[in-house]
Amino acid sequence: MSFLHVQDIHHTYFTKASATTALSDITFTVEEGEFVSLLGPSGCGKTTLLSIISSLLKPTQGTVLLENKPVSTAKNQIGYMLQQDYLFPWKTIEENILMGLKLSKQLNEKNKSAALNLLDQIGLGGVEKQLPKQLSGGMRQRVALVRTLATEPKLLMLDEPFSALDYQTKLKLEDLVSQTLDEFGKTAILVTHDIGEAIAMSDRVFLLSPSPGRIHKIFEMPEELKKISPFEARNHELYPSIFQSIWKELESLEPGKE
Ligand SMILES: Nc1ncnc2c1ncn2[C@@H]1O[C@H](COP(=O)(O)OP(=O)(O)OP(=O)(O)O)[C@@H](O)[C@H]1O
Repeated sequence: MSFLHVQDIHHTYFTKASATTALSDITFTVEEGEFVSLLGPSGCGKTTLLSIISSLLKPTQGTVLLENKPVSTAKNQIGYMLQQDYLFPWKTIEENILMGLKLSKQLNEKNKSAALNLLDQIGLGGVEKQLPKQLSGGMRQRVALVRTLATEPKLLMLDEPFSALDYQTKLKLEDLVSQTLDEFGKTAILVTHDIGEAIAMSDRVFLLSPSPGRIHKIFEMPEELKKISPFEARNHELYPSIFQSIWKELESLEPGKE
């Protein structure tokens, strides 16, 4: 049995005026330690799918199993990194990274020191007593990563976590997140609009087609790219041709092109 099993998901949003089928026929599995990206045109249902996988939204039809159990029973095993860092502005960095542990009543000396060690490891040792406003956007996203990993989630949902950052910071953070998730053997699902980011960070890229969202194609990344950092992957000789084939498929999904 796979680590994550998404089975026959359909989802329709009902409003008083209309019904919008956002997703149809979505079935796939993800193995433990795998990094998967969801890519596709705006409105194809990426966020809806992420919300269903994390059990924030109940699908109209279908099931999501995490380690063979309904994901609704495993909500506290899912961590998030979002476009905004959502750090509490009045709390220090240390209080912010320990917040999840504190709220779930899991805070102890061991996981506190592990969280502070990780902060140090990713180059932020010494900022513990500072407030988020004293840090740059990239530093705050690194703090958000530590806060997410502190609760030791089994599955990480990354919803465009780099899209608000400047290009250089984004590339550096992609490397850091990738290296940290590898080190901890974490499974992750990334929503992104950036084809390059999807190629560079993922083991597999799922391309979704719109109206309703379906899995149009799955691109398995070559072993050569999986073994290296996202930055190195962007400079690898195989990268341009993979980019071209995903780009071509994306173009074919535009309205009027079949
Ligand atoms: N709460 C809602 N009520 C009604 N329709 C919704 C709701 N949320 C999303 N939709 C519709 O469902 C479809 C999928 O939306 P979703 O936000 O999941 O797509 P997306 O791929 O994440 O989009 P983007 O790339 O623009 O963020 C769209 O047609 C959207 O208008």
